[in-house]
Amino acid sequence: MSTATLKKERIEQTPQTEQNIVFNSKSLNLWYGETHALKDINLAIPEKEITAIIGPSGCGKSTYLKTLNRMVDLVPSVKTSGDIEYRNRNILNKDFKVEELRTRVGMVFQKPNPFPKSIYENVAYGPKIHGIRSKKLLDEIVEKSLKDAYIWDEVKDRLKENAYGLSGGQQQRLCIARTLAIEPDVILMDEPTSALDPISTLKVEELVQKLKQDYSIVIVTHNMQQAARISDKTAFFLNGEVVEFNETETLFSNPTDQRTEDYITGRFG
Ligand SMILES: Nc1ncnc2c1ncn2[C@@H]1O[C@H](COP(=O)(O)OP(=O)(O)OP(=O)(O)O)[C@@H](O)[C@H]1O
Repeated sequence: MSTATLKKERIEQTPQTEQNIVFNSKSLNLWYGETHALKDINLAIPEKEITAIIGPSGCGKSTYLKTLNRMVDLVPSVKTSGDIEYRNRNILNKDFKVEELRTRVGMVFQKPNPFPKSIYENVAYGPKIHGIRSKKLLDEIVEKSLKDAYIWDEVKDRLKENAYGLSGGQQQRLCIARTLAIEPDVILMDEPTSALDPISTLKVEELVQKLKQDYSIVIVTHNMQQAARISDKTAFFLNGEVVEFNETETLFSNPTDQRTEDYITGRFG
């Protein structure tokens, strides 16, 4: 056997490098009082990809998202079991500092929720809380974040104006800029375009696709076309369970579970 053949064989036998996982949920269960909202969720969210969460109303999509940054802690009746590993550390462990998680995991909500402050202050707020005082550095962060969120050109001459004066679509991109300003590792998005018009929706979708070069993104959406257009992987939730999790293209073109097929073809939900 020639050296070239041996070398080729060795390359072919070399296992592909495993994809890095940011969040790994293992046997995750969540209850709101008596309501069992998440049931035995096993889901690995890959790094620097867009993972879409789809499913009918009340199936646990938002709950799952809010578990990833422990926002569900705010609901007194919540109980969980199982693990969620964030970069190999269990965030459900009581010793895990939630403040640390919040600096690594940003969130964008359904309704744009800028602070009642200037455009500049909305973006500078997070870095200031994290102790950045230098005006020059803050200026740089604000400019970079607004540029990365594709809104700089629209606001650069009105940074001192109140953010409430922006359109809904602009406010949502400002909220994304606010999230980017703290340089998160992961961005969670809960139906970020559902309150926006089609043009703003397209802008946010383009932005999300660009952001995956640098960030890992988990997006909850009711819009299946959106999931199909922008995500790499899709998880279909139903009644608190993950029915199917696969490459988006496969899930939409060749689902393995009848319930997924029924949902994506509009038979329910
Ligand atoms: N704060 C809460 N207290 C009690 N029950 C809750 C709470 N939040 C959600 N639930 C319940 O948990 C289940 C999952 O709700 P969740 O909001 O996660 O679903 P969803 O898939 O995001 O729905 P939608 O698409 O309508 O936003 C539902 O039965 C809901 O009623």
